[in-house]
Amino acid sequence: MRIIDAVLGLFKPSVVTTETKIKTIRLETVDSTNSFLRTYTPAADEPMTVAVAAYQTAGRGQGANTWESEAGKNLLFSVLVHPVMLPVRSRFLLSEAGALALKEALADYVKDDIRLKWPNDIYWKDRKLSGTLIETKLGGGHIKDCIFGVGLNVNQTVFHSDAPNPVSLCQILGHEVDKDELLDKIIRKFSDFYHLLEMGGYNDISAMYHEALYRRGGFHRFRDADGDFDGSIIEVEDDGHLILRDRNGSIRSYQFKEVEFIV
Ligand SMILES: Nc1ncnc2c1ncn2[C@@H]1O[C@H](COP(=O)(O)OP(=O)(O)OP(=O)(O)O)[C@@H](O)[C@H]1O
Ligand SMILES: O=C(O)CCCC[C@@H]1SC[C@@H]2NC(=O)N[C@@H]21
Repeated sequence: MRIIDAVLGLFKPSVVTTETKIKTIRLETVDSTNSFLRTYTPAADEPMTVAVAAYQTAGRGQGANTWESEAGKNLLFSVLVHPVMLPVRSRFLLSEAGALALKEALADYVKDDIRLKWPNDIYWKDRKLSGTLIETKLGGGHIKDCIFGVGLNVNQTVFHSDAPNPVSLCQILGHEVDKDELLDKIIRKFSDFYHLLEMGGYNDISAMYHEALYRRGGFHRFRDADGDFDGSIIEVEDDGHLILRDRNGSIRSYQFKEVEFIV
């Protein structure tokens, strides 16, 4: 039994909604699936919208990064949800839930070595299998919209950008993978974890995320604005801060992009 099934089973069956109405929009070519959903207006009874593209002309990564993906080879998709129930200060839980959904779906393909690299990359060993770009829109003190955009390397076997350590499922497994089947599994897991979030399972999600963290336990090399240092991960706070302890015992707290893992 998967962890998410066990955790959902702890909640009363009456509050576990099994089916979410999910609209899927399939696009051949688009600038970016995240940008597409930013201007999309969902129907009133559409809690979750998925936009998936075969090719992006301007796929966006974290910050100024771009995302490399050969046409038709990989999964490029974004999920739009409206998590008004989640306190704004805890919004990183969405990121954790999405990363866990990816990890659980990938477990059907790769048995070991899939970890979640803070904040939300998926790593296989020391290589990057997937990157996520999350964009949220606040309104009236709530998270009105959250776009969870995923680039997952599936069947690409040669990478041409300056990406330092890409890897695809095909490279790991030695054979191609059916992208539609994989997307279906991911969206189902995403929906499960989203329900857990709706039910207030914050501690469970946080615990599962910490358990799955890349470089969890022990000292590892990091780099911040002051240089390289050895650090040990203490925790990731619900607002997304990464808390490290250095060899002197000092606690260091970082927002996205303020610290880098030396891989
Ligand atoms: N298909 C791909 N697979 C893996 N990495 C890719 C791919 N396409 C682009 N990259 C790029 O690889 C680079 C490294 O990714 P990473 O997220 O580690 O960024 P970073 O800004 O160097 O550091 P950080 O770890 O702090 O986020 C980024 O520029 C990322 O956009
Ligand atoms: O830099 C990263 O690691 C994040 C990469 C996110 C790429 C995905 S591809 C689908 C979605 N649309 C985009 O433009 N970006 C995300």
